Amino acid sequence: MTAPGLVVAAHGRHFIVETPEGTRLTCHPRGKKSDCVVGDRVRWQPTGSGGEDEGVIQKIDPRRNLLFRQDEWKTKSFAANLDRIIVLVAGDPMFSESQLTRALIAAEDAGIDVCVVLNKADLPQAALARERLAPYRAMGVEVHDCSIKHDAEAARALFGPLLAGRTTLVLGPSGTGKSTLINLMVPEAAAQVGEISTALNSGRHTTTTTRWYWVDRPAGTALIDSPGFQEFGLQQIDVQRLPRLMPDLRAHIGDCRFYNCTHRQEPGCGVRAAVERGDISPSRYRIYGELFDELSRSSHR
Ligand SMILES: Nc1nc2c(ncn2[C@@H]2O[C@H](COP(=O)(O)OP(=O)(O)OP(=O)(O)O)[C@@H](O)[C@H]2O)c(=O)[nH]1
Ligand SMILES: [Zn+2]
Repeated sequence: MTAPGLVVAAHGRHFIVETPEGTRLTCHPRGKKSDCVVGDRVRWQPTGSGGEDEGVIQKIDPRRNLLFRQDEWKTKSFAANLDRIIVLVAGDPMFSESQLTRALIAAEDAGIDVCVVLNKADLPQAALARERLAPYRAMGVEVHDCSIKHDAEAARALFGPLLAGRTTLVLGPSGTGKSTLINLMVPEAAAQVGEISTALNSGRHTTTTTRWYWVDRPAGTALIDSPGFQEFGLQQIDVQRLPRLMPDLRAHIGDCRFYNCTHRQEPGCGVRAAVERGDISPSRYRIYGELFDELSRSSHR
């Protein structure tokens, strides 16, 4: 007999599974493979010897979606069964447009709703960050502003409805305010972290583990915090599909003379014409070129 559960933390081959009653236990995957991720709905069984608080994951329920990144050597999953991704950025440290673009492409490819929140709006550097986000707003990405630390009330008013009733993954570079956000929105955040760290025996709280936090368990509101934003490989994406995963480029690919235009040097390219007119930002086109090279290199290996 197996019981249902939700994976709320993953650390190597150790997982924490939460039962529908809210009890948490450490589980290990059956066999050698450990392909469970946070957000997975699983079927588990108590281990014979380990007592009540240990189990074996027998089966993973089919996933609605999976956000992952892939470099040349390995695939790393962020989380599964997401309703939304929030990319949290700031002007200090200034976010990288390349990382932001990679996150948006991965979300688009996985079919997951995504929005961008600019934190630390109180800092003078926010002005430049806002300017760098203008092309993203223009292409239809939802972009919000906040100051989680200095205007907690407004931040609560923003994140409350954004998160309500959903499973949201928060991604963002280090130092942007992810922990500050969790402390704002998650009741007893420290306790939830401590409980998980003890169970996983991982000691430190930061950056090594993906964690699920209940913002409001009865309402089904949850936040997932995940490391790994820095090295966002997109090797899973076929280079031909790349322009279609970038909404500002996608809007112009119908204007290209050649159906298989790469939008790099072909004559009669609608994308390049849009760049020249200023309808596509130069930085987005530059990032497209960099990703194009990166993904073409790998497919010729
Ligand atoms: N000025 C300003 N500082 C903020 C704001 N929100 C968070 N900070 C500060 O930014 C720093 C980093 O915040 P964290 O919440 O630790 O950032 P993080 O994204 O969790 O960083 P990692 O743990 O390294 O991934 C802290 O010193 C916060 O106090 C804000 O709205 N404005
Ligand atoms: Zn073209």
